[in-house]
Amino acid sequence: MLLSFYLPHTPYSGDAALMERMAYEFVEDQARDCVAYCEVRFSPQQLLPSHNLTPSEEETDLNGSVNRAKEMAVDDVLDAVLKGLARGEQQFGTKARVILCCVRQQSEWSWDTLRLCEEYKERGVVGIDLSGDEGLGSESESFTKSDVEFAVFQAAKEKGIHRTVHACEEGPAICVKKAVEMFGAERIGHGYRVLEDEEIYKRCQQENIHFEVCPHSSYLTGDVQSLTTPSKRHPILRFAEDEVSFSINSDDPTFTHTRLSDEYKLLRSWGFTEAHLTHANFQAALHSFLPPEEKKQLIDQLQQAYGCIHYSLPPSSSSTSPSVTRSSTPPPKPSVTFGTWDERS
Ligand SMILES: O=c1[nH]cnc2c1ncn2[C@@H]1O[C@H](CO)[C@@H](O)[C@H]1O
Repeated sequence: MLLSFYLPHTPYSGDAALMERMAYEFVEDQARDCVAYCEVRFSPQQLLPSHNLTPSEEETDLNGSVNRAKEMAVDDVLDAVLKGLARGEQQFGTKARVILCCVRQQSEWSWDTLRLCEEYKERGVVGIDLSGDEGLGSESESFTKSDVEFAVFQAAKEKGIHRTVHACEEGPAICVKKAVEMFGAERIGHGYRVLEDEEIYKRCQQENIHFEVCPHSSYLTGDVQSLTTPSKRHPILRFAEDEVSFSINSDDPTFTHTRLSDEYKLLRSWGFTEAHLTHANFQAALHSFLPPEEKKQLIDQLQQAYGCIHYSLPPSSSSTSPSVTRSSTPPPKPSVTFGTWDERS
């Protein structure tokens, strides 16, 4: 239900009409896949033509040639995407909101990304993300304290902007600890390697941290073991067994070539039941970055669609706290103990 999709880059840079259409058709695709609500994430700066100019194009520009595309501002990118998503929602009924990505290797964009989150809140920007290569320095706890992103995420928290951080996709478990403790992450993008540190994993469970799992993507990037490695289990199986809060996402569909239904198919082949998928969808909704009233509507919509399940938000649910409770009638409990990748695939 909740998808952390990424808008693809370069081919659209500089062309507002194409970006609008791409966003619109993205919603159409989600509606066809019966998605009720999705959160789209991307870095608007990466869609700027200046970010995507080839050296020869830059030269042309320096020589004084008119490059209309280069005149586009980051606000124009966001405006085009938001218009397309809104038109798609109106046409197809799938609600789409935006998370804006800071990119670890592009710190110079991060403050402006925060500005956009604030300024476009009313038009559907619901959160901020930290993406990019976890790489260098991820082992050291002091490293990120000097990062621009650290200050940006502190400010985001103070301003009540929802926060998610890519961590433990490839980096060690300490990355999740840093994401939660230092960056105030409410959700973790991927998070697979958190399982390497039981203490950190337990903390995440206690603090009701939500994991945005992207099954196909994790396999394609090689960040989890290949399907043919004996005795290896995808972390999502452990998350499911432990009833950790997680959602099922497709990551970048231009890269994975998957829709949500393809992700479901893969998970079913590993032993996921309808109860597991349902559970994940309710968790996705409960941890969505929608304002409380809209979140309640989404949960009501899911309850209607699924029939008999009763989830409720805690009475004190605030825009910055993702904590959740379930009402006295819980959903069917997933009760499968999963096997290895090999047994299931
Ligand atoms: O799974 C991921 N892990 C880390 N970074 C990612 C992932 N998917 C996309 N991006 C990065 O997020 C930015 C905005 O889309 C891009 O820089 C992209 O490379």
